[in-house]
Amino acid sequence: MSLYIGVMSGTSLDGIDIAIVDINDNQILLRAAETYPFSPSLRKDLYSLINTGRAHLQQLGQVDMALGHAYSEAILQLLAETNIAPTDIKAIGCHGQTIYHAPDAAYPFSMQIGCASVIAELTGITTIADFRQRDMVLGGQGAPLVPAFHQALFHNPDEDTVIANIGGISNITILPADKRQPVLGFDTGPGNVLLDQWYQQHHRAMYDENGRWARDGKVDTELLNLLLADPFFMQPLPKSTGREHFNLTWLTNTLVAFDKPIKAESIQKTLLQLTVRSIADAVKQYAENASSLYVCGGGAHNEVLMQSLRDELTNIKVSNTVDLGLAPDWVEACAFAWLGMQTLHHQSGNLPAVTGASKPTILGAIYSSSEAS
Ligand SMILES: Nc1ncnc2c1ncn2[C@@H]1O[C@H](COP(=O)(O)OP(=O)(O)OP(=O)(O)O)[C@@H](O)[C@H]1O
Ligand SMILES: CC(=O)N[C@H]1[C@@H]2OC[C@@H](O2)[C@@H](O)[C@@H]1O[C@H](C)C(=O)O
Repeated sequence: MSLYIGVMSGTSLDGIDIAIVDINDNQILLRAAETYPFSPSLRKDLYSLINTGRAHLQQLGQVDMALGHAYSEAILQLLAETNIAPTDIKAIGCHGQTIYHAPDAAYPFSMQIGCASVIAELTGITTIADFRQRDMVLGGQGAPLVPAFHQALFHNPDEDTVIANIGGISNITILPADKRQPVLGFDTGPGNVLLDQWYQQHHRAMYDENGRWARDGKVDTELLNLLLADPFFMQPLPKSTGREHFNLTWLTNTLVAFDKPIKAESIQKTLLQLTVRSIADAVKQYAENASSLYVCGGGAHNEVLMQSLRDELTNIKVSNTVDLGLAPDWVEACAFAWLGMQTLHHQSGNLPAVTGASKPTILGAIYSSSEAS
């Protein structure tokens, strides 16, 4: 038995995903998984950090620690509920919360918070965190990192396979059947982030369940083309993005430039189509031989979005990662359990062909659980 824990809180800011997995020879068995919502005050603090990109240093320090505590509580709760002892866990791979991702800065950096010292101390489990920076020091984007995990688990020698994660931001991984061909992976642009933000402007709920509101709207092709004219969509690989770029301000500026009357639900439908088109266009451009696309992340639950994706990609079978043996909600948390394991075993976790780094490297820092002698 090789039990690891993966912790993911992503760009949607919907909560903390925890997965307890048994990993053996690139086989992964999901033992337990749960999403723990952020407390309203922590959520508010994270939103404020992310949306403004500004903070007093004292506030940043406090939120970093508070999130470390929230992660620890969630981990300990899931362990208690499943009757698994912390001593049975080899390590925790914790992604942290991205509060700023700047691959194009003079000194590129990606900042994830959620203090790993707190997690290692409170759980007594060795914790690996800060996964992105080593890749960036080597000239990489530091993202996406899940493609190495997708390759280890989902490679199919009989067909080119595409995995699309539709979280807050969307990213795809292209796994050629021929293992001598490089794996490709990159962010395609917004996933649910704009859909959620626009929805929240008009409703009291966090997201448009099953795309019901979007279904009432109509895609406005002119607005869609304006949204698709953003240079990110044309940018060559490697590329990654985040809420620093695709956010409510970006949407508002585009709507001001559009300057035509349009129903709110039609904006929602057009944003949904933006997510669909940016993924479908990327698949057509970079994975012309692929026969299957498996979706993971919360977008897999949006029926309208999934149907639109099928309508755009008529030559490809579009389903979700349940068909590969892993439910869409847990793929990222499992990936960070796997990436933590890689680091613990002194194995690399980045794919230079994906991130653009000059070489593979061991990712992250290890916060050991061992008692001082
Ligand atoms: N039933 C549903 N109908 C429509 N949308 C849904 C549904 N369930 C989840 N979602 C969407 O999925 C989002 C959460 O997705 P997920 O947990 O994959 O994001 P994340 O991990 O935060 O993002 P990222 O992968 O960018 O880090 C929600 O904010 C919501 O927009
Ligand atoms: C900087 C950052 O947090 N990037 C996330 C984000 O969410 C989706 C997409 O953008 C992806 O590039 C990445 O997450 C996944 C887990 C990754 O690194 O593969």
